[in-house]
Amino acid sequence: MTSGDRQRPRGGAVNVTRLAAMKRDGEPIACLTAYDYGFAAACERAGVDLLLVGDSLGMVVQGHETTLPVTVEEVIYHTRCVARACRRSLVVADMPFMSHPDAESGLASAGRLVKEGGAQMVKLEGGAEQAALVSRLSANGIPVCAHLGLRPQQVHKLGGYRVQGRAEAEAEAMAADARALEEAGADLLILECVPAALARRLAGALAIPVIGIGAGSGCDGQILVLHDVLGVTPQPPRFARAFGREAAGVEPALAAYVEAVKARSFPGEQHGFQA
Ligand SMILES: Nc1nc(=O)c2c([nH]1)NC[C@@H]1CN(c3ccc(C(=O)N[C@@H](CCC(=O)O)C(=O)O)cc3)CN21
Ligand SMILES: CC(C)C(=O)C(=O)O
Ligand SMILES: [Mg+2]
Repeated sequence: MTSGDRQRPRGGAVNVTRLAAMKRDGEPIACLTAYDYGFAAACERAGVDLLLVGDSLGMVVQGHETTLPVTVEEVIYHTRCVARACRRSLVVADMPFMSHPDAESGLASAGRLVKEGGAQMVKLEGGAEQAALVSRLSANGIPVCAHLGLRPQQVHKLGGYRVQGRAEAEAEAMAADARALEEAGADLLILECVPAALARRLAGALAIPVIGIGAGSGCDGQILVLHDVLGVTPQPPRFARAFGREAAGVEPALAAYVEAVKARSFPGEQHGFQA
């Protein structure tokens, strides 16, 4: 039930203040997903700033075709495993599909991810319609990472995993959603699979850091799925780079990813989408 000393803030650790300072100072924020203790520890040693216990675990760990079957209980379990490895990296837990059909149930689910999992922030997919939940979480001391663009929990509504925000009206709606989420108290925003120019514009317009995945080089940081970086995903998304196929081992691969993000040499043109 408890996650022990994981709840205590530590000097030098990444937190929301540090993330805001990194945006202000122009230091790219290097993020990865993690699902277990061993790989989280390797990511931590490689200098990854933020570890997301993504509901992508349904696909890369459990072998499902979508993220939809993942439960709060499962995210708690993986978050506890990851949190035990983290001293410096910020631990973020994904709110799974149907864990927040309304603000009250969302607050309860997020509270469990923090209290039982040891998460320091929760992430949730969605736009302005989630603003009420975001402000409830904020008011209760739970930092929030919002998630716009491709939202894998909408896969059945979208009819597949594809680029979002190419049409002018879609781009404007995304910008309005981003503003609403920031105003509601979101501390961070992930943009997934959006044209590079739109992501660059949003990162410039928002006060909070914007982390991209398939969103070009104009974001304040980058995130990828760990398995894609290690090169163990048979058919990874085009925006991923398999550092593990270029490096001699797991630790050099993770270090190369962090170095490439910090040097802004990843993502390249070939890892992004144009309008
Ligand atoms: N291994 C893995 N990596 C991910 O990044 C990831 C997951 N799983 N599971 C959850 C979601 C699903 N994601 C995906 C999956 C596939 C594409 C994909 O195939 N995209 C096409 C572009 C399609 C288009 O042009 O509109 C591509 O070529 O990459 C994108 C995001 C991102 N997330
Ligand atoms: C790809 C990231 C952003 C995610 O939501 C996940 O891993 O579940
Ligand atoms: Mg997710």
